[in-house]
Amino acid sequence: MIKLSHISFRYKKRRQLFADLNLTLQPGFIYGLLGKNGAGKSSLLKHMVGLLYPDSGTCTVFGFDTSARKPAMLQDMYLVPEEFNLPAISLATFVKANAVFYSRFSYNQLQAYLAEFELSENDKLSTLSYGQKKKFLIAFGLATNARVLILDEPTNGLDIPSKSQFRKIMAAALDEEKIIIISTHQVRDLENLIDSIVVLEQGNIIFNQSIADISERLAFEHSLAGVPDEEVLYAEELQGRRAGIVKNIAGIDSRVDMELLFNGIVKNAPAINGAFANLKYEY
Ligand SMILES: Nc1ncnc2c1ncn2[C@@H]1O[C@H](COP(=O)(O)OP(=O)(O)OP(=O)(O)O)[C@@H](O)[C@H]1O
Repeated sequence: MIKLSHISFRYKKRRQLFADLNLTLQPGFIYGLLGKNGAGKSSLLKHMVGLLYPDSGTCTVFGFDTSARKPAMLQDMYLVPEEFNLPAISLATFVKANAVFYSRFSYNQLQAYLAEFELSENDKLSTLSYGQKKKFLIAFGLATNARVLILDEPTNGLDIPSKSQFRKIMAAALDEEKIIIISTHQVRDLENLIDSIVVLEQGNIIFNQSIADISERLAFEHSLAGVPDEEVLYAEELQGRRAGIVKNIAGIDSRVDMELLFNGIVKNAPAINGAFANLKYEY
């Protein structure tokens, strides 16, 4: 379990980013962390891996205080950052130098992921494209078998076939011990992959619900023609039509439209959250 309790944090000479932030993430789930530019997603992820320390409050991962960065904790987490610098060495040399830090590292799995992403261990990291480097880090991260896998903008730079491979690989990699967190702007890339959505806005968690509850509570309509205004929680113009989010009164699970949902939350979180009013959640 990842538990952030009463986290407050500010970068030097900047205004407060997090103020009394609370969040609990459970094993067995893939979480989508969404938010506009500068909302605080990367900073939150860095707290989870001990690369930033809270000014007050605590962040624990499977009981370890992340700011202590104990080896026993670090071997059980892997972060694929949004930006990275990789040395001018072959994939094989990188693996040899880094796999030793992860007690459950699997070379067989790595080979399979590299084959899936059409990468060769003999390639030099410096000669790979940004997207290929990203795929290598995702493959390496998965092969660590760390219980906490955090991916910051993983689909950035991936072509369309690689994005669907990514979704397939991530879904297959999840087990009941793992917590996978994917932060992205490309909300459509998370469709049919994530179990839960957390939305950050100016350092505050403004939405935190499971996909199962969302599809039970909300319906995503591509035309709101004939829908009474009082039933509409959020509306926008889409290709000349009024599309939007309504309360799911019919009770039939609806397909979650991630883009509409994200837009609705950012524009009017209280209205969207109102549909979950009698559900109890621990943030
Ligand atoms: N090293 C830093 N020093 C000072 N301020 C920072 C630093 N890193 C981030 N910030 C500020 O903290 C806020 C949150 O940034 P963060 O990178 O966490 O957001 P984000 O949601 O990941 O953004 P993006 O989607 O654009 O990557 C922003 O206002 C940013 O300017």
